[in-house]
Amino acid sequence: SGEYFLNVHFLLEYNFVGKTSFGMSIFNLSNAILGSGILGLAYAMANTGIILFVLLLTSMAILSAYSIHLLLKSAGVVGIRAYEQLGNRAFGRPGKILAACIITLNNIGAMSSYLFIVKIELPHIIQGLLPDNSDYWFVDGRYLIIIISVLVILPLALMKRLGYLGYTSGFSLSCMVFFLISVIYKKFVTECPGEHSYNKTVPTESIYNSTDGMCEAKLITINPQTAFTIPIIAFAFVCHPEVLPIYTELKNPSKKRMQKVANISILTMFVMYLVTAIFGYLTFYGNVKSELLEMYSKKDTLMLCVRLAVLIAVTLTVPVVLFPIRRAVLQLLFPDKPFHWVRHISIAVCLLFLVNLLVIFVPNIRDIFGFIGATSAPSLIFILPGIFYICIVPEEQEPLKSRPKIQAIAFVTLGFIFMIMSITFIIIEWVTGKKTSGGH
Ligand SMILES: NC(=O)CC[C@H](N)C(=O)O
Repeated sequence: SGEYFLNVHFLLEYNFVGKTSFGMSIFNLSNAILGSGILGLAYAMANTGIILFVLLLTSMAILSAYSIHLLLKSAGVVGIRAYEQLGNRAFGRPGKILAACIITLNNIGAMSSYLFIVKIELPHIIQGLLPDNSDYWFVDGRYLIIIISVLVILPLALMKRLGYLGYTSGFSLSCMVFFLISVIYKKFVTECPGEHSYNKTVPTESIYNSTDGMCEAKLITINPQTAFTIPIIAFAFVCHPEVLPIYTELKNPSKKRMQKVANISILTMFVMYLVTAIFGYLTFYGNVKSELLEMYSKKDTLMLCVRLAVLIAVTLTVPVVLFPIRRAVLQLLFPDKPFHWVRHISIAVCLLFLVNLLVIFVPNIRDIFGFIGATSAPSLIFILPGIFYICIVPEEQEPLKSRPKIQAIAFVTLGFIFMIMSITFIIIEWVTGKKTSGGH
């Protein structure tokens, strides 16, 4: 009867006519791509050098567009409108559960990275507004995220539908443009922080970071932190669970039209990412931290506004990212049960509690980017779309030995290589990095 229910559901949904224009869909998808990932890109560039970074960013953008092609083609065969349903179509219930779990993991990671920005930046904002530099309890980020979670995020997460979603996406996109312009401007008025501390003894973070050369642009460089580059870039391009819903909403939908939406969005974000990374890197060079905003002066009014803008955008995005997790959890634990407020509320409370706990104990946003970028991002971008494509497009249409399928197999393999490589390197970096920094 579950299957029958699903079919009726599908038939009803087939009458659904998308109403979103081409331009608006580009806007929505760009918003799905753009997030906290942009703050880590300058750090990634500092640890690869300009040339290697540009190569990696370009490759990831192209592969990300190809992945959307695979998703659209699989969805086109049967008219599917959600990532999890593709899993269901390919492998039945286990496939659906797998997809739901990976999306849950990914979105918990995204939520953590957003709250992490609040933890780091809100104290700076408050301190910027205070006349003195004293350490009040309310400039402690750990307390602040709990307060923000309870007072702002939880009420929004309790709404039945996120009606304000359309407004915030416009707002967060404009915040990021403001951020981008400020990063470019700051490059020309900021001196590299290492420039005057040459003679002081600066405690170096690792044996590879010598103070000299900290203020020059490197074209290619490799160090232990290079391990985080591919995960950070992959994290920044994740938008794949959003692609099919946006496709369903598109006016006059066709695969070609949606691919165009995807290509334009990815290209735009690619340019934004590249400009942020280059100008952020050329401001602070080797000193840049994994959260770019942290580098800027704490007493500067322009940067105070940028911080505030990014902070509001990020805070309003947390409930948006929470909704798909709750949907996945509800589908896994309580399938076929009707809406109930107790479930709706308790899942949100538990998720927020978990994410707060995570963010309080994680020392560095790099570790969130790294972990999510090494596990769920390659799964969502490479492995699942490739496998779904191979399973869903029938053998009669495209035999396993045809070119598109072989390409898809290669794509999945690449995803596994990225995943295993990133996980290994990151574990090595975590273990040895702890050792060299005295294990705190
Ligand atoms: N893992 C994600 O969902 C990442 C979302 C988005 N690409 C970002 O940069 O924040």
